[in-house]
Amino acid sequence: MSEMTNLESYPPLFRNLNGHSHISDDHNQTVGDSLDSDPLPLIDLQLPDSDKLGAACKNWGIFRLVNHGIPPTLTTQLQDSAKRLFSLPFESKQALFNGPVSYFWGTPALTTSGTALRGALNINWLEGLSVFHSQLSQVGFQDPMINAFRLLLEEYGRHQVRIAKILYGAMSKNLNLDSKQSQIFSEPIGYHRIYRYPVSPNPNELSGMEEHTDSSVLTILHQDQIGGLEFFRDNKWLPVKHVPNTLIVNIGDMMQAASDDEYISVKHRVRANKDEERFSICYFEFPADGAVIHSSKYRPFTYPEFSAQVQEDIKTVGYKVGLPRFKLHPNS
Ligand SMILES: O=C(O)CCC(=O)C(=O)O
Ligand SMILES: [Fe+2]
Repeated sequence: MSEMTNLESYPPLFRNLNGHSHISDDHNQTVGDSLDSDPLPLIDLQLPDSDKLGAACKNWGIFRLVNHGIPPTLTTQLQDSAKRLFSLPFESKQALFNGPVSYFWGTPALTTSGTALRGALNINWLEGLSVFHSQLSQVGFQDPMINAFRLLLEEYGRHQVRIAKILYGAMSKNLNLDSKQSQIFSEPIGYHRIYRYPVSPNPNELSGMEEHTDSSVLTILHQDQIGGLEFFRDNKWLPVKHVPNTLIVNIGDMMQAASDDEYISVKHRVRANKDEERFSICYFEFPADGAVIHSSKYRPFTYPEFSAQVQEDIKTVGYKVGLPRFKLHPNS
């Protein structure tokens, strides 16, 4: 473990690094950890080819994006700025981030007010800062360190909006979406989550973040050199490598439904690291509140309805059931 670990900044539950696991071992080993080649399909944002993009979304549900146009210095500055905020004492983070930018730990599932939802089965080995993209321009922070973070995230977010628009154009061409189905792309709601995955005590620890699909239309993420993101394909967990200056895009549940299950909302998870903290910067696009998701496979629903069902299931069943709750023919 790094001697630099600043335990005071960790949530109390994460401070005991003496090697006991609170989560039962997962027997699903990751394959290909030693593979040099990166198996993910590559999509070039400067030459978006809708057929190639469509094939990646149908067969994989996840791809690597190159030539995305985000200056590497912006990403580095944003990550450094987030690192400084995460290294503040735990109690300060709780006190400072209770407005539009909120601090959470232990679970990525949030209530509608932005606080961490308790009641999920597992504790995930993570801390996060989250904020809606549209709110970034409306808040000013007294603290220069937080304000610098806000400005960097706002600029980074403008790039994410640009990237998502280009991808949507290519996807709707590939899927031949009609105007009803395309509603999910109009005025999407952007949401940022920046994570720190603290050093974990258990070398076999899998649950930095437990396996899940995203509820978004799509998700764009940057992971640092620690790696750890994994996705499920052909009954195997495969690692997503860190490749500098590239982004990872995955399809979310809303897109899977709108595409009549042609695109895959890919299952993924994050492996915690026993030696070093891991950072990731994630951007999610959700349909506008009033947008109805039309699909031949699911009954019409809105994102708020979906999200309310997910929250209910996490509280009562202990996990997200997701799209199957909305299926027209449950066994199909
Ligand atoms: O941290 C990551 O790389 C992935 C996070 C993630 O899957 C999520 O927030 O839904
Ligand atoms: Fe995710």
